[in-house]
Amino acid sequence: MTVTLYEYAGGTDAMRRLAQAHYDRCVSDPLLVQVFGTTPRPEHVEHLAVWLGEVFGGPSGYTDRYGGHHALLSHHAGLGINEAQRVAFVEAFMAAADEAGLPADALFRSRLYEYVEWGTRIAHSVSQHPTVGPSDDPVPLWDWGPDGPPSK
Ligand code: HEM
Repeated sequence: MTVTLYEYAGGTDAMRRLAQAHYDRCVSDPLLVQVFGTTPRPEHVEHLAVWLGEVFGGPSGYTDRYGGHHALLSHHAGLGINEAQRVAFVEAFMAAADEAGLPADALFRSRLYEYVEWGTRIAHSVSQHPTVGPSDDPVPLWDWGPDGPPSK
């Protein structure tokens, strides 16, 4: 069976390291702090780690425990994220991948980058409206894309 992005990254521990390194930047970067505030919300790291794990093919914890895709979208409603903040989020995410020691090969990093570009555009879009409309869409799943996983 093909290894998932989640397994390739290093599983739950890797998702936690990535989420922690990313969130540390969100509450200290001058642009991101405008939306995140300076007072950390401790559960953010665990929720982000669980979300990323599910998206990248790991356990379905965000669907099972935290309300699934609709809940994630709702967390971003009304935030009024601007383009500079969206780009800062992407840059912080990729820098966090380095800090967390995730695999550095080009294919893995390009899939990570494509995901965060795509996901932040959705967050940016829903953040311009006070509420999110009803939806049963599942948590999106992200895989290796047409090239498949790197050969060993
Ligand atoms: C791939 C894109 C993104 C993902 C996967 C993501 C993920 C998350 C998660 C998991 C949460 C916590 C939800 C919960 O408690 O269950 C959250 C909340 C939040 N996100 Fe995002 N997010 C993304 C994009 C953005 C962007 C671009 C911004 C702003 C620049 C942003 C700002 C926030 C804020 C302010 C909160 C609420 C405060 C908090 O939980 O600490 N997010 N996001």
